[in-house]
Amino acid sequence: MTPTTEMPRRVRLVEVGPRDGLQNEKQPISVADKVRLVDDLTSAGLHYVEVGSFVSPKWVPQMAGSAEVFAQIKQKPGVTYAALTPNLKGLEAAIEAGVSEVAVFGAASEAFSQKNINCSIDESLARFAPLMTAARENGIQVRGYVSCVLGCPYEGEVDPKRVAHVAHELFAMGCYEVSLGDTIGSGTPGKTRQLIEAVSREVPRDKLAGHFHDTYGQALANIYASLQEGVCTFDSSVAGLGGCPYAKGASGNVASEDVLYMLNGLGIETGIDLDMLIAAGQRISDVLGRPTGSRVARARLAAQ
Ligand SMILES: CC(C)(COP(=O)([O-])OP(=O)([O-])OC[C@H]1O[C@@H](n2cnc3c(N)ncnc32)[C@H](O)[C@@H]1OP(=O)([O-])[O-])[C@@H](O)C(=O)NCCC(=O)NCCSC(=O)C[C@@](C)(O)CC(=O)[O-]
Repeated sequence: MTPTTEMPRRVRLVEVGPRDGLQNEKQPISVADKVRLVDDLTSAGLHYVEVGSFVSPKWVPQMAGSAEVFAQIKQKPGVTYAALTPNLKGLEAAIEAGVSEVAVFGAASEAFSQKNINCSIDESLARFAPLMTAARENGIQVRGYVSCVLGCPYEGEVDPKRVAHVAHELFAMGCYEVSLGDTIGSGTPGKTRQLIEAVSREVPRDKLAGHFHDTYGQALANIYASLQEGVCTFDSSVAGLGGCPYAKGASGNVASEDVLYMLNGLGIETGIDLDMLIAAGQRISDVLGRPTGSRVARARLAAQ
């Protein structure tokens, strides 16, 4: 396989720590700690932060306080403060809370779709349609997620053509970008490249993002492979926080600090301050009472 494009000069990092990172935490995390995390991340130079979700509190109790978090963060100009919204009810609550944009989340696996949002893939797409219309009427951009792009916790292997189909549907209904979620972190660089080749037949590469969990330790390698394929937006989570409530054993997203360190090493610009990002990760790790999941942060802190 030969690289299709040159390495990008600039990469956009989508920080999902406050949402994907914290949604699975069993211990209560105060609104103040969530607000502090978001503000720390934007102070470090992140321009896109997924702050929370407007989903059923019965399904994901940790995200129940998302409106309060939005009310208390210091919204800076030029920063996108986003939230997940599975349906029209979620969109209405998100708009009320003052989001900059929202994300809908579908899956390439039927079983995961049922477990995560209680409906089939087709039903989920039908549910997103009125949300897309309402978002457009309110001038809100919508990002799309596809989960289980490189494997499903219930169905195993997932055909890249199925991913391409769902990504196409999301893009066609108006999502400005489609984030490809390796929910269980089982993907490898070769499969990642095959996936991007398949999906890019339906959605342009510059409208794709990579969302890699690090369960099998492949996330950075998969990001590097995606860069070789011309993808230049990646989701990551400070301190490697997270896991999906509907993917048992899935570890956190790739740590933002580790992605940034790699990008800095490649001479790729992001506009993010590594030391401040490490400090943000350390603070939330202290709140959670466990060591950071970022290897770069651990190395830097050990060297101090
Ligand atoms: C989609 C539903 C709501 C369907 O859940 P349902 O039970 O089928 O929905 P329903 O319409 O029958 O409503 C049931 C109850 O939920 C309420 N409800 C309905 N909608 C909302 C809403 N928006 N906000 C607040 N409440 C809501 C509704 O009002 C009702 O309340 P009740 O009458 O029982 O008191 C549910 O399955 C749900 O909330 N799922 C969320 C799951 C989730 O957040 N998962 C984690 C995020 S996805 C992820 O992490 C993967 C990703 C994106 O990171 C990428 C990757 O790594 O793969």
